[in-house]
Amino acid sequence: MTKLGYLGPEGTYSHTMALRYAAEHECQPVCCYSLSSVFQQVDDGFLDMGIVPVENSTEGSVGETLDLLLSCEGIYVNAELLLPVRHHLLARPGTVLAGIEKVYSHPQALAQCRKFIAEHLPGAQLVETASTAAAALAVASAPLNAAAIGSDNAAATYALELLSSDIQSNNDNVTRFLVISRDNPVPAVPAKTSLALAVLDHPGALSRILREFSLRAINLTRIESRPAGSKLGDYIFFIDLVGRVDDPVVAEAVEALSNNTLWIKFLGCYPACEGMKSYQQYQGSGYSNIQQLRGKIDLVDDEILYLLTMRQRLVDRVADLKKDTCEVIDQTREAEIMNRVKEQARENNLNTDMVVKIFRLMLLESVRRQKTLISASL
Ligand SMILES: C=C(O[C@@H]1C=C(C(=O)O)C=C[C@H]1O)C(=O)O
Repeated sequence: MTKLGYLGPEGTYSHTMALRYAAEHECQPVCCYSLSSVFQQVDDGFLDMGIVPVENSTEGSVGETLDLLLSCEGIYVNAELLLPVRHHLLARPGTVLAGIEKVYSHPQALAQCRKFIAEHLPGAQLVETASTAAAALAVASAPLNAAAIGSDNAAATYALELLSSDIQSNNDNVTRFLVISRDNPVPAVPAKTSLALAVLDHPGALSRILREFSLRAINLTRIESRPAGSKLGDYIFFIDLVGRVDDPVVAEAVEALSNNTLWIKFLGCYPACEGMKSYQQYQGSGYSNIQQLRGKIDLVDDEILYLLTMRQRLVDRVADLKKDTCEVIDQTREAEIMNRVKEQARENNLNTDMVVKIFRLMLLESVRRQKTLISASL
């Protein structure tokens, strides 16, 4: 039978997720004692798959999972799963709320139940444990003044009672899990693709990367930075996008990223989970019909207009600096600009006459605008 590793001990939310997944996919959950052990055992072939938490809607990313996805070669994301997090106050039968002096749990669970603790257990000592299951295990053999915060699965595993149910501050609290394995069959649409990349260290590099996606109407569902682990200020970006890796538009965007990246790592292509917002918005991309193409032309036009606005703002600031001299036209600078754009037009196979006309018009307008601004300020 297919073996599915999860972060134990039994009774963790990862265990709950693994049980749900196993029930639908006929596989056997296997308890592992660290996230790196889940990855290692999948890599070694001892496990066929692993189920690992990657982010929580309240607390953010699980950095260790991201680091392992990056460092393990040949392991890919094959599915994403969402688990609504329901925290309960667990205690041995006979415990009463008023008698609780210690509350055990994982730091994230303690943080997610801050309001309940402040209201109902203000004097209790908070004891951090490695997992919510470890907290339940500790409470199972503790005196009747202790309680744990964890799942109903942990309560069942360690014969504890639910003293209070649904004690999380935020009822929309959801954890996203990834299923990892050694192969990555491209799924049927709708799908998502995950990448990690290192951005080149020059101004505008990240914005150019994001532009490659926006120009092609590719929806990014997540972008997350992690320290590269080398020097302070070096970051790796994790990007999830809506689209299949073999979609020509996605492939073209990824190809275009190489001008602004040191390296790109493909982390997996997997079915988009139905609970994710982006799923409903996925229209399919492509260049195959006139509507799709015109939609993309509209996006490029928006970008041109945005850039014209940015240019005009800069020209206005130059006008400010020219107030004293009143010399608006700078022929040398204009010649430099024209030479540069003519060269780039040639490199990009654009009609140089057209580019020259557009830029002449722009420079003419800059000068007119600057003159108006300067005379208005006098
Ligand atoms: C903006 C300036 O003023 C004028 C307008 C220019 C432009 O639009 O790029 C360039 C040179 C000047 O003739 C400038 O001096 O830089």
